Amino acid sequence: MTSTPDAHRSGFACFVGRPNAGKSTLMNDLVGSKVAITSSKPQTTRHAIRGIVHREDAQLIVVDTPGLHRPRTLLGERLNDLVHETWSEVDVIGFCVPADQKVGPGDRYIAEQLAKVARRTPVVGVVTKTDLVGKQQVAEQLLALQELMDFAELVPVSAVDDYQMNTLADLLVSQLPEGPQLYPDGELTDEPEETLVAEMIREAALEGVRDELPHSLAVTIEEMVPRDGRDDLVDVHAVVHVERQSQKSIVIGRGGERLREVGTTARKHIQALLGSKIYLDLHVKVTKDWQRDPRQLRKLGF
Ligand SMILES: Nc1nc2c(ncn2[C@@H]2O[C@H](COP(=O)(O)OP(=O)(O)OP(=O)(O)O)[C@@H](O)[C@H]2O)c(=O)[nH]1
Repeated sequence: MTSTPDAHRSGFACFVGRPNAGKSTLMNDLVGSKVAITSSKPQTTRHAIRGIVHREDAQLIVVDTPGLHRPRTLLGERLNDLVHETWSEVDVIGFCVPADQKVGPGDRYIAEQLAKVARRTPVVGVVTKTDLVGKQQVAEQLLALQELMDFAELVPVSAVDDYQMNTLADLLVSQLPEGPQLYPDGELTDEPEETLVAEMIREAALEGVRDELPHSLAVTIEEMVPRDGRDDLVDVHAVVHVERQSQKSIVIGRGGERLREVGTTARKHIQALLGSKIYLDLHVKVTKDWQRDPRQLRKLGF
């Protein structure tokens, strides 16, 4: 098939990289809306949340995969399955390595997995967070990246400085097949609202909590319905699941103060997402070993 220079392109992209590489931030920046969750803690992104970049010449659907890691629990295995599934379905993969950290075993592990699972998917090497280092170090990082695997393209970017974000979008788009728009204009995500709402609560609950809580926290939406007789108010009933009583106390805080803050923060974000006022009812529940129990995992959406 011959390719017309001005043809419309459409397809899927995802970002891979070790935890904290800046994948979620990149995706948010590309799609211009907060649909994935960023946090200063590693491995907070659990769902394959899609954002859509609409352009005159292309539609790029970005799938955000969880950080790949060597599985230690059932949850870890499920997450990795999800990652591999995503890799073989997309048209292009962005492999993120932060500029301020040496290329290491974590990156090599991902490169090996990519070579195994997605040999035919083009990979764009992305050096992220270039604002944190000097030019020389960016150049060295690009060279180090080149040693990792065969990249279709290499590009340094900074989401914080908005440096080369358009170039990155161009490079990803150039790898897409010709095709029509797949989603209507203005639609930023096809993730169910409830999943996004749950993620926003999870993000708020994680904020400022030290130690290993990220893996011990899940959120379910029990009910999300418009208030009777009102078209401007939605009632949201949600449960924050933790694994131990001690974690429950951390999330709730002294006199319930922390949970109130979590509620306030989450409510603000959810209202922005849904475009209506919400009443948020939050409960914290100890769901023992939810990470290891297949039934609980299913219930919590994994
Ligand atoms: N200075 C700087 N920091 C960044 C940039 N992009 C992301 N960060 C920070 O790096 C941290 C991790 O970013 P995320 O986008 O959550 O990283 P991730 O790769 O999605 O992480 P996981 O979900 O754990 O896999 C956050 O604290 C971001 O604010 C950047 O361009 N410059």
